[in-house]
Amino acid sequence: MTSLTEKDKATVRAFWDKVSSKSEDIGTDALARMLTVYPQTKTYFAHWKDQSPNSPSARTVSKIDDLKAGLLNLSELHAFTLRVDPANFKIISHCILVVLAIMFPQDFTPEVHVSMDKFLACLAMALAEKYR
Ligand code: HEM
Repeated sequence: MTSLTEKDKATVRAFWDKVSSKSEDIGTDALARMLTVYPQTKTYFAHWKDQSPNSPSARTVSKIDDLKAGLLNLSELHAFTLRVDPANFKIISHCILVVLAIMFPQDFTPEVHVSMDKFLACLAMALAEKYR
């Protein structure tokens, strides 16, 4: 299981401080890429007229110290109400990394890449908590 070191958390927080003012753009672009590159994910959003929501991850970075507790309700929503296949969490995590690399080429160092990748993997695990 991936776990975040204190250094990872500090790296994610510092990076997020720099980029979070753009969280809506990040979320919108990541979602748009997911729907374009992995069109099977469109089925979950079929009821949307406007497919441009706020960034999901933007609302969750503040809960980095206790992902499972902070995200239990969201996990329940995705598992039971929306019935999102948890394989899709890897897909959206990848799309978020791609967007961050494009939008913030200077700040998205290999070190940031590693820590953000671990953070997103932990986020996906926390979101999948209610599936079992
Ligand atoms: C990083 C992973 C993800 C996070 C943090 C996340 C977070 C969220 C949040 C905060 C909401 C709004 C909940 C509310 O309105 O109370 C939401 C809704 C939703 N999520 Fe996710 N999500 C993630 C991944 C996914 C994936 C991979 C899918 C499907 C491919 C998905 C499908 C949905 C759908 C269908 C909704 C309901 C949208 C609506 O009807 O307004 N989510 N998610």
